[in-house]
Amino acid sequence: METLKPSKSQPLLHSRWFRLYIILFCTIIVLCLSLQPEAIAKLSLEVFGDSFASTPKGSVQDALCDARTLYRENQVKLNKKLSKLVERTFFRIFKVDLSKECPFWPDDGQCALRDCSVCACDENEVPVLWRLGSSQGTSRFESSATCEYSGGRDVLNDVDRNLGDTQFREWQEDDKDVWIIQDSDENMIYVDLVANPERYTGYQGASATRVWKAIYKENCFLFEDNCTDQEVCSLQQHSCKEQRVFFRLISGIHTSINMHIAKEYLFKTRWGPNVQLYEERVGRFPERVENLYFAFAVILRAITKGMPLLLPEVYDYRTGNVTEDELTAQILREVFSCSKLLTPNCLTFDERELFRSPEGISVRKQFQQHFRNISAIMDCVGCEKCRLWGKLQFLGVGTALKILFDDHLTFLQHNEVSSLLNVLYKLSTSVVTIAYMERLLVLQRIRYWLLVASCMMGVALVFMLMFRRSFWERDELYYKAKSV
Ligand SMILES: Cc1cc2nc3c(=O)[nH]c(=O)nc-3n(C[C@H](O)[C@H](O)[C@H](O)COP(=O)(O)OP(=O)(O)OC[C@H]3O[C@@H](n4cnc5c(N)ncnc54)[C@H](O)[C@@H]3O)c2cc1C
Repeated sequence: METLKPSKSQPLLHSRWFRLYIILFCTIIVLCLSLQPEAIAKLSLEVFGDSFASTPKGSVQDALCDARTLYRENQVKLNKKLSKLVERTFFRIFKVDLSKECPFWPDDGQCALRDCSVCACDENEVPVLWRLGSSQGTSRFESSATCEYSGGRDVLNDVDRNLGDTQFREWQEDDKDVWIIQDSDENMIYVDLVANPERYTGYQGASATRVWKAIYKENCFLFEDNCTDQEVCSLQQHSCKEQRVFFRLISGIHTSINMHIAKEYLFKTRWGPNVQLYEERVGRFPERVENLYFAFAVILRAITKGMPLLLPEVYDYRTGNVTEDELTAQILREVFSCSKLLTPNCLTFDERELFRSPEGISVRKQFQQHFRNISAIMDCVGCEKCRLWGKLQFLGVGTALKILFDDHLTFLQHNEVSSLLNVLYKLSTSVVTIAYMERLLVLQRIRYWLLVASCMMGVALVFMLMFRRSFWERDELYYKAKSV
């Protein structure tokens, strides 16, 4: 019979290293189970908002400001104020025609989710002043539709009917400077933007690709001698500032749309951030992030320039509810004064640098024509909700261009003002969301490596236990030897 020699070494279970190993193993498992990347990322954004790992380095090309300043001012001040503003009735209820036929090809859009459809407002949800003011009440109301969002409905219904009439001038197609093709009143519906958030809808595939392709194709400019005498369509080859600006604006909006999809993605039954989608569509492309910052800088500049027209003392923001209207005016004042980005001496983009060359007039016309085409392409988006947000955002950018390049501008329509501030909020949110996603990415990687480490330690522990017999026997002999 085999006899084991009494051991003088310390038993395994009592060894300091083994105990440390077990403690470490348990800690890692607890960390893995309790780590909530989403909550921690949100918290870290609040606490360490000034971390710039995800902002482009240095200045934003073609803009006049650096990404750090844009990020900081936006994250700390602007975004929160804007989030309050877009919940006000004036900015929340948007009038749009979602039934127009695509003028370029037969509508082939197929959207996978119920979430593609838009919930139109009930008639009593629309401020009475707007109903009275809209071309003899020709706008359609879809009384059968029920909006999920109920917060604030009382405010909508609580209408002061004594404020008189309101006037929203119609956009004339034959206006000299038309940057965007507006919907006509006939089939327009009122939509509650808060009840129809921009998020993942499942719209993708051939239809979506075709629309984006068509949009980018509008990026082709015909230059005479200054740049090149050929049509320039290549996305990489933007020798002229005007063309770069055009491309960057579209790309910035495209990035923002993708950021909203990534931020609110549907995983089977749960909505949440999709970090992988963010990485694949935005995170791996620093130039797309920079274009987002660029579009943000342009819209900021347009609002600063158009401020004399947009101030609540000047523009008619009335909806018919005095309390609501006062609140809107107050939040607007806060938005306009909360950040140096919206002060006249902060030039985030200089529009005077565009269209200065001898062929400036021709390039300006092309710029305008291309943008009008893009607004028409929006009617080819085969998912109602994507169409709604596409229309709104390109109308916002079109309004910004109108403000920047029309020095005799005296009036803006309700939808133009609403889309301008809404697109600013969209871009501002996307800038914050990038920082959030970057943190989430780091935390998810940490969790992944913790998981790998715990698996490896678990395997090692199993090996140890497989040889437990010799361990136990060794320990037993140790105690025996000690007692003797
Ligand atoms: C106006 C519009 C609004 C939409 N709104 C929504 C929505 O609210 N919810 C939703 O789920 N889907 C929406 N979609 C669909 C969504 O944009 C994508 O098309 C879809 O998710 C498929 O994505 P994809 O990976 O094929 O690439 P896409 O985003 O379709 O991009 C097509 C190609 O463009 C290039 N590209 C991508 N991003 C950029 C960029 N920032 N700059 C330059 N080039 C770029 C890439 O080469 C890519 O292959 C919308 C589409 C359009 C046209």
